[in-house]
Amino acid sequence: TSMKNPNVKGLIAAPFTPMKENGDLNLSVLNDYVDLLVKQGVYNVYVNGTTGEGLSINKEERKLAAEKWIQAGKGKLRCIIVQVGTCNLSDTKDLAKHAASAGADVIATLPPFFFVPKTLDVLVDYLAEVANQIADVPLMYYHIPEMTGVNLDMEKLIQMAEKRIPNFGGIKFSSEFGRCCAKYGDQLALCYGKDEQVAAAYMLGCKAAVGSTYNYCGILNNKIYNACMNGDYNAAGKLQNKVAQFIGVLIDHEMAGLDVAVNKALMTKVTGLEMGPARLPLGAVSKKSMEIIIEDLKKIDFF
Ligand SMILES: CC(=O)N[C@@H]([C@@H](O)[C@H](O)[C@H](O)CO)[C@@H](O)CC(=O)C(=O)O
Repeated sequence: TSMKNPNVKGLIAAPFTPMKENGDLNLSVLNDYVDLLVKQGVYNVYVNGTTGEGLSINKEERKLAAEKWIQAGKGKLRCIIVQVGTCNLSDTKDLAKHAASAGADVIATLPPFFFVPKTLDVLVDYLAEVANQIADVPLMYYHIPEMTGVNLDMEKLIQMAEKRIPNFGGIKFSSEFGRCCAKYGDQLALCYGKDEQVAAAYMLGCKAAVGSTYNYCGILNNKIYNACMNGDYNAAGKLQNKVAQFIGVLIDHEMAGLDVAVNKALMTKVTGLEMGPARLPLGAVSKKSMEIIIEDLKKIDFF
């Protein structure tokens, strides 16, 4: 194949970007953050994605966060993926070049999401330009239609990328998955991105998953991963239901989806590592709502 499989396996945490109370980045905690992931058996990260508020921090901050993750992860983490998507090709190329030269193992990008690519042809044109900037570092596509509104066929994207992007490395999915896994599971990193149903993806042949809850529930999620790799889907299903139940509690308190501010507050509560608030428009969670969430989590024995 002409593609470039980064061979990433297991859990990939989508790390939060730690912030001070005033909203400035607080990257001094990243050494401790890396140790905390390693203790849970989580050896890979997906920096500046949705959970990392990559689109809410500015370009300089994104570069700093990427550099610090790469420094802090040296010799401890296995695969550092840096997400560089923006709404304009020039910023995305600049971020991609920066992350690759800083030592990222994989570059991932969202499609532009204001003027969106309407066809696979233009999406592949766009990705080819980004891939061109990073020599032989694998480029991964960040497929998350619920956020971007870009919902093109991923199996066809791979077919086209195979011809035009020699360093195409895979896809991070938050949508249709089975056809891609069946056909390309051995050749690319096809990373699943819905923590509440990831066991089903492992059953389809998925070998790696990106998730926000792997930051603080790595041990439980590694049990699910290992059970699936050993074919023990019964046990995996039971553990998966636990994860789905706790994510359900978090989502019940939000209008739509799992809010990063709530997720950051829970990370702080569970691990003791201070994540701070989220950037506006998410902002901080009130003490009151956090108390209610924690009460509800106690009822299901989360802690
Ligand atoms: C939309 C979203 O934030 N999805 C999360 C999930 O981990 C998600 O928080 C979890 O499945 C709960 O719904 C990850 O896929 C995030 C992710 O890949 C990223 O932060 O870039």
